[in-house]
Amino acid sequence: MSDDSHTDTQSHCCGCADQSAAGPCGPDDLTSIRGRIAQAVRDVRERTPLAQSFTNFVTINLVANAQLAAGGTAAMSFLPDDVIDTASISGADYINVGTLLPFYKDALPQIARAFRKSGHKWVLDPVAAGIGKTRTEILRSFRAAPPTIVRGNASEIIALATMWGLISPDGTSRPAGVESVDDVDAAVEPAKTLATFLAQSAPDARAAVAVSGKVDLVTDGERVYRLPGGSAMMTKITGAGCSLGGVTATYLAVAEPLIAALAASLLFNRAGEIAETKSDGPGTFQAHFLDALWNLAPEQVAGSAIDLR
Ligand SMILES: Nc1ncnc2c1ncn2[C@@H]1O[C@H](COP(=O)(O)OP(=O)(O)OP(=O)(O)O)[C@@H](O)[C@H]1O
Ligand SMILES: Cc1ncsc1CCO
Ligand SMILES: [Mg+2]
Repeated sequence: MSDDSHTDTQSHCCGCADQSAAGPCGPDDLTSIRGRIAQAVRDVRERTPLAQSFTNFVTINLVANAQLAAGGTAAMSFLPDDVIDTASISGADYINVGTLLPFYKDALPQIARAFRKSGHKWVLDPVAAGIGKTRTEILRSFRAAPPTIVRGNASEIIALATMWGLISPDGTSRPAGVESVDDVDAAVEPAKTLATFLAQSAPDARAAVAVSGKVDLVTDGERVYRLPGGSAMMTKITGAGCSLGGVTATYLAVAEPLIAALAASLLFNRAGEIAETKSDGPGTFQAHFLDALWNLAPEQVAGSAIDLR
């Protein structure tokens, strides 16, 4: 951690040089962000927004259950006309490229183009980015019709930013499978560059990138928020990352991208910690994890440690 970093659980400090100023770096900034995170958690529970998913068939059930446990509603589909029609009643969509079938090569770009045309918000989980011609072709196509939020592990974020030509390959990162082979810190600049690109393409200029790992990282392209916590047991069930993407879409249905990404990551970290203390292994961990998503208070989620630098 650098000297000017600051881990803050409740106070007003945002780690900026000029903390007397109001606005994006002013004393009330983190307090305001926490207030908006708590509001997003409450809004989802009150409004039960639909976030539709086109996601992999390994973890589709956990994605739906996590969205329900967070207070939202789930609908899964793989048919472009179905997905595009349903988007009119879905607050935000979630697309995950974990398991691909040949027809996805046409279906996914078609869906992304329709979302761009209608200005529909969506979250991309670029699972295993960098592996395979078809996956690369699909992920490359999203550059012209980008998501509102990209959520992935460090290796996936680096691979996506590289294939979109936003960063040059540094030779040290290599394509990974569904698990990360890179540290979250290696993805800081790629994540910021990616978020800036997404924001430039967004109708309201707002976007975010969320990188998951031991410490999560969320950025809107300008500021970087590190979120410590969670549980290593989250890597012993399949789909912690996929369900985090799904729940990020649930929050995106009611909140701006930065707040949605922060709220989902903080909720998952706290729920992972609670589940770890109550479980005996992966099976009971998943059950306790869903219970904790359901039971956590908005203030517990919003009051979690946020390290700003
Ligand atoms: N070592 C760890 N300690 C604490 N929390 C972790 C750890 N590793 C991952 N997590 C948490 O697990 C969740 C999923 O992150 P992860 O980086 O494993 O996603 P992923 O690789 O996309 O997962 P998957 O593709 O298997 O669904 C996040 O909430 C993250 O904070
Ligand atoms: C295990 C696995 N394989 C393809 S997608 C997936 C879920 C985690 O990303
Ligand atoms: Mg993943």
